[in-house]
Amino acid sequence: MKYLVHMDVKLPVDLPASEAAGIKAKEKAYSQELQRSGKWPEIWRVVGEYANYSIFDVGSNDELHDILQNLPLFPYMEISVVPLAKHPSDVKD
Ligand SMILES: O=C(O)CC1=CCC(=O)O1
Repeated sequence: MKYLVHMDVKLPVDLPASEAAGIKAKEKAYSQELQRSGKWPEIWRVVGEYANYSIFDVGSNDELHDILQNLPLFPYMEISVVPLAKHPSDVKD
């Protein structure tokens, strides 16, 4: 099952820089592990924003929810999820 996910990061202005750097480093490692596993095949920066659009390819709504809830930046993000279905005009198998 594929999902288009929008993540908008809103770090508190008073979060100490060292704490923010630690959270971002954990986020990167967690994200890259999932990318390598194939569950997070695409991540794109939104130009001019601290936000991304990502494609997830996972087995269920619950699995996606678990992945998103475990993002180190989860407490500081607004997330929206669009479930995707195959388009009838898609030429790929
Ligand atoms: O920087 C972002 O868009 C938030 C984020 C998600 C995965 C990652 O590595 O950073």
